[in-house]
Amino acid sequence: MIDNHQCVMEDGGQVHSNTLLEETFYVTSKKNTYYKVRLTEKGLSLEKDNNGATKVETIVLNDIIGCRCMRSKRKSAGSCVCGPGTSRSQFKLVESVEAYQSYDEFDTSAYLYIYAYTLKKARMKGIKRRERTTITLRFRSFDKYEDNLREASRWRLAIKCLIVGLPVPKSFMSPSHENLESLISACPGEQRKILVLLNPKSGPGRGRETFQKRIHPILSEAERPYDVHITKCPNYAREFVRTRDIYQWSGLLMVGGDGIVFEVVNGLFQRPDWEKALKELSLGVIPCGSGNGLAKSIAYAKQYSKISESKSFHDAIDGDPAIFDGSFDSCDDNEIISDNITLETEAERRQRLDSFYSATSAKSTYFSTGSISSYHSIDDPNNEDIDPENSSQVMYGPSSRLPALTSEVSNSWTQIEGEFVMVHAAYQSHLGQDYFFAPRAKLADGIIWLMIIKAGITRANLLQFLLGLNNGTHVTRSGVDMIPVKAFRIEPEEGANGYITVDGEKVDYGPLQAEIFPSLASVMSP
Ligand SMILES: Nc1ncnc2c1ncn2[C@@H]1O[C@H](COP(=O)(O)OP(=O)(O)OP(=O)(O)O)[C@@H](O)[C@H]1O
Repeated sequence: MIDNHQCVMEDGGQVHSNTLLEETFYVTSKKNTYYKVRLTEKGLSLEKDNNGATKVETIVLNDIIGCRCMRSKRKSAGSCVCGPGTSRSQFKLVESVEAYQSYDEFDTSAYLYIYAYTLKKARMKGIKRRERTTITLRFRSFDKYEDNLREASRWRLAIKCLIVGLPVPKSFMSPSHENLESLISACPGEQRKILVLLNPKSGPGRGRETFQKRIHPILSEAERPYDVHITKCPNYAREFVRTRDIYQWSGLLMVGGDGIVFEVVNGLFQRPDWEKALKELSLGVIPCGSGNGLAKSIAYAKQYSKISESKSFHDAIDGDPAIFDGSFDSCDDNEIISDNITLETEAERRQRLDSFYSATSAKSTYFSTGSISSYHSIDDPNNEDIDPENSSQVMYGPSSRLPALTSEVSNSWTQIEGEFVMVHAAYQSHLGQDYFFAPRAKLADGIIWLMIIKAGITRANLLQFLLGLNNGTHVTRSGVDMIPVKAFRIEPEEGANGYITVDGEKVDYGPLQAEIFPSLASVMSP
């Protein structure tokens, strides 16, 4: 059954636009029930007619990621090939353009799978999530598979054109269009691959597995090819994006924690063409690290409940698809099939992010509490030319507006002198999934939050501070100050002892300054 909640637009409205394609599909298990399916420039409209009562469901174009033509698969040797009466659970499909050897010669239908991830308001207030919806249209009006495939391919071509923002070629849309080959080969799409940089050591070290099991299926539904490069050691990703012709890829997906994002952004800043690179290369992060503060901050800013792709994609992979009920065989007309799998994840959305990094040190970028782990290099013969040890330290990127570290700051700066237990700077709301560092931080607000704990704080308050880190109440503790700044400088007194870490990595104890560059890059995150 189609769950009507799965496809209704938030405003409950219909897709109002010129109809490009229209077809009627029948539900064989239900007498007097059929769907009028329309494709318009805005999306897909499914008008259900049940004994005269109509109901319209719509899937907006922005939620559709791809579609594929399939053919039913031959049963394995020994099993009975029964045409009529084949149960849905036995039903298998193969790609229409491949595996010609294994198709079911008794079923000449062409199946169009349309994949969509629709944003849903969850029952709990303020929480949104994406759900995977698959609409399957069965084309079976013709006796020959090729004719049915031609019909399915016209729909596929039109959907793919709309997804990539190209006009749908009118000549192809005519039912009398005969040339199947030209229809199939005309399907547009981004020719360039996506670059995937995967840190196998991030967090619990399950980046490869997560990518293969959860991300690959989605990229495959969207028919987006990709190149995966496994990082071999620290600074590998940084050196990779600094030295490669990155324009051969259409986007860059970082699979790991905040550290890999830090490396990539800094690697881009080390390119003379950094502005072009940031503009042209879409960046995305698949949170697989231990903290994943950036992804959590984006999710929080968009008021999503959680970022856990492991839970969400798990549901998609292991979920029990609720297939549209009905027999496949007793109807000679086209048929609509829908199976919906609930996916508790969010859209990939490009979010504008600030960036701040030390104006003086090529190593320093932002501050977070990432953990230090021990790492091993992984051999990849294709990337022998990457040498993080001998990387260039020349930093292009945006020009600093700060005075040199050796000069005095102007009088307009506020100076706080004294003994400090801790000074922590970050521009993200979260530094880990359960570390709500700066509750008032917003994406791209151009603010660094300085958390200052001066010496003299009581032990009780310090304990309360630590206990409140996961829900943000730490900022209300007496002795804890949260100061919004555009830039800061830390100057340890001569002879004083202390530690300075950047993203959890210890750096030299000495003067350090940083500033924020608002809205410098965009990144997508689930
Ligand atoms: N193959 C590798 N071996 C060792 N270290 C690596 C390798 N690839 C990348 N690194 C380093 O691992 C560091 C940490 O990675 P990352 O941030 O992805 O994971 P994490 O620390 O678990 O997550 P988070 O930063 O969100 O807490 C990166 O700064 C990077 O320099």
